[in-house]
Amino acid sequence: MDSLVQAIREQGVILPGGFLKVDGLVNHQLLPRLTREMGVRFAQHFAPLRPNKVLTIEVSGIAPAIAAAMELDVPMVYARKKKPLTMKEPAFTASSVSRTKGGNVDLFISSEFLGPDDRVIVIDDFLASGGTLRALTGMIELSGATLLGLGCVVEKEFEKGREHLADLNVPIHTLANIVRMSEAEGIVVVAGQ
Ligand SMILES: O=P(O)(O)OC[C@H]1O[C@H](OP(=O)(O)OP(=O)(O)O)[C@H](O)[C@@H]1O
Ligand SMILES: O=c1[nH]c(=O)c2nc[nH]c2[nH]1
Repeated sequence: MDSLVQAIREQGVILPGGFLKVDGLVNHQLLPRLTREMGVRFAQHFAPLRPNKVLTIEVSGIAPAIAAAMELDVPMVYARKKKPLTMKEPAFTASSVSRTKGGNVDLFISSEFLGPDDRVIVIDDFLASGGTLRALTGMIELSGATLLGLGCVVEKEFEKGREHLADLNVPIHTLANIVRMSEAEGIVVVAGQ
């Protein structure tokens, strides 16, 4: 997605520890036109698989996921990181590591909104190690739903998440790919795959 690649080149900041800051377009401020285009791109890619649900995780996955769900005209469900008292039991749970805040987080999805009739694509903001997507796909498996594909806005190829998730045997589609980044070279970013 050329507009996203361009925005990352203009606004991306390399942080210590191999982190990329894109708060101005993905993780704090959101740009409606850019976000809408993300949704269109995901929808174009995954529509042939006929998903009936988009799944993501709060908080930064919600914007690209709802953009994709609007294009596909299907519901979007987000895994919650704290179980609210409104959540109907049984709930599917998994544990993942918050990359930007540190520590383990428990994830919850109610069986009210995910079950055997669902054909699901998962959308998130970052694909790094793949740990978060692994946790989400574990919950899809628990629910009996069918996983059709995975989509992320930014892939950090050098963290090898795509390889770590290869055993799932589903298409992985990303919109921008960070090949590498360093103070010397800057952010080497190309269109996703
Ligand atoms: O592929 P991984 O190594 O799992 O990294 C990707 C995950 O890391 C971030 O989550 P985080 O909880 O840090 O941030 P958020 O609350 O902004 O979604 C990001 O939103 C992805 O969900
Ligand atoms: O804002 C972010 N920048 C990153 O580099 C990253 N990796 C995983 N999750 C991330 N979030």
